[in-house]
Amino acid sequence: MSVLDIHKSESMHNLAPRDGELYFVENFVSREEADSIHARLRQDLAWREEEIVMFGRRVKVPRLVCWYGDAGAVYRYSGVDHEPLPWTETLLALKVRIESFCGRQFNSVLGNLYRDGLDSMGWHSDKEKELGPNPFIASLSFGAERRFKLRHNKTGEVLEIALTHGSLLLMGGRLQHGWRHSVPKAREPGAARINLTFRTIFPKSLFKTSVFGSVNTWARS
Ligand SMILES: O=C(O)CCC(=O)C(=O)O
Ligand SMILES: [Fe+2]
Repeated sequence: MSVLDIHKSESMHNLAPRDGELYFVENFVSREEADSIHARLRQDLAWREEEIVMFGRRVKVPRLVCWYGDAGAVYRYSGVDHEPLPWTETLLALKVRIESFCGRQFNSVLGNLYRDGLDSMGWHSDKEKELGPNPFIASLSFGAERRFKLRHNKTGEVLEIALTHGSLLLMGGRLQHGWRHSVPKAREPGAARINLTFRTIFPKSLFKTSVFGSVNTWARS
């Protein structure tokens, strides 16, 4: 049985050939609405630069980030607990809409703003303990189309999906265990892109690692 509820699973095709579930809904949000949501998210969200320590050096993460959610959906990063910012009206409306589509619930969202084609996300999987044993993640994209790549940990198979304006990608089951994913730099500088990954964070009392903990990334250059 699919990670999605039954009536959806009949019409949606799992794109992962093994180890997990991957669904893509191209026009989850219509183009016109996606234009206005993109502008609002860009303007309203508290986008910030983040630094990580890599090989003993502080480097800027090559994108801007923000973290929103229910109070208590805390992630631990650089030895500090980070409380999410409270839901904005736009984020909450998107959360509810995705929840009713998938029949799953989320308590937080990680925002990534790729300012241009030089911004990227390195190979990683989202399998931190706070996300539970088989994380279910809904990823909504706005703005410039970017390539999303997945690579199987054992077979090396590579999948590539064009994440278009207004599209929704769902990752579930064992996907985070079997595969890594990345958003490589674009071939052309291009325009900005916003990605929202809706997640469920389980109580911090049970877990100690970070939601960003395994995100292997490279510096902006
Ligand atoms: O920008 C994307 O599409 C991917 C984001 C992602 O993998 C993440 O936030 O963990
Ligand atoms: Fe990810």
